[in-house]
Amino acid sequence: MAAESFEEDASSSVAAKEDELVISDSAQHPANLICELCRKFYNWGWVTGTGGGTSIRHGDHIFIAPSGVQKEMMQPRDIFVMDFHTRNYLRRPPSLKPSACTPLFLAAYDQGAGCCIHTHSQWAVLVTLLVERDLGKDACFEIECIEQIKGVPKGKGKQGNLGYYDRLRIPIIENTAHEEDLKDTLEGAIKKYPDAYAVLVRRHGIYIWGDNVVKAKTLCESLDYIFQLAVEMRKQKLLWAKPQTTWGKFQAWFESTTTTLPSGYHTQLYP
Ligand SMILES: CSC[C@@H](O)[C@@H](O)C(=O)COP(=O)(O)O
Ligand SMILES: [Zn+2]
Repeated sequence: MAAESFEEDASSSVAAKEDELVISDSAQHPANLICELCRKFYNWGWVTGTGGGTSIRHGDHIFIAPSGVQKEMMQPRDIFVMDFHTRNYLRRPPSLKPSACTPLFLAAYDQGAGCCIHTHSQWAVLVTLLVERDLGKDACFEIECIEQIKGVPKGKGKQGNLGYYDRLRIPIIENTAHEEDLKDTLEGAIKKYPDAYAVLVRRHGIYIWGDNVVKAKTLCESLDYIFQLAVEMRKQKLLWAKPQTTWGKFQAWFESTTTTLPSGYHTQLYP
């Protein structure tokens, strides 16, 4: 066999092997799922104009979408595959670059996530602006007593979801000119809020992760619902949560104890 044709054969068999990482009849294969999810996310306004994206970890393989492409038009062959341990690419589609969100996705996988979703949802962006205007740059988004909060997990290593009376807190970090430069502040926010499965990025969007695809997707839906509601609540001058002053904390504690007190006692003390 001529040397040239041997090299051609070898490189086409490498390409075929790499394709096996993303080509599958199963709708549940990560490469198929990323494309399917991004089509839904586009329809929900989460990955408009090439922004946003989704990544899935399956065993030792991390599946990542390409950069700067219409996320709703992606095909499984466009997907990059990285080894979780070495962080080397096992598959790089020619003439495409991996998503600029990759370092942020990896930060979520270092937390034990199985899926990470990045959206440019307008509700998420608006919430970051309202928090900055009304509570300052260092504040996080806080809300309580909304049924959909029950769709949010309590935190890493904790069983179950938040309850109706629990306060949901989502940290907010400042945007940077380049997506990859968000990594350090995102990791800082995760350290400061170890229960958070999501970090808002001011004037940009949100990163959300979960143990698996279903958990990440349903959390993304719950949070987007809550953000939209929060924006509408603010228009109606409704509070997201009770003020956390010492007095506010005392009142909250007192209210939680009034059921055991004689009727009228509460109103006599605090008319
Ligand atoms: C509209 S461009 C948005 C990008 O700069 C970025 O914020 C983003 O979310 C997507 O990055 P990408 O590299 O295309 O996966
Ligand atoms: Zn983005």
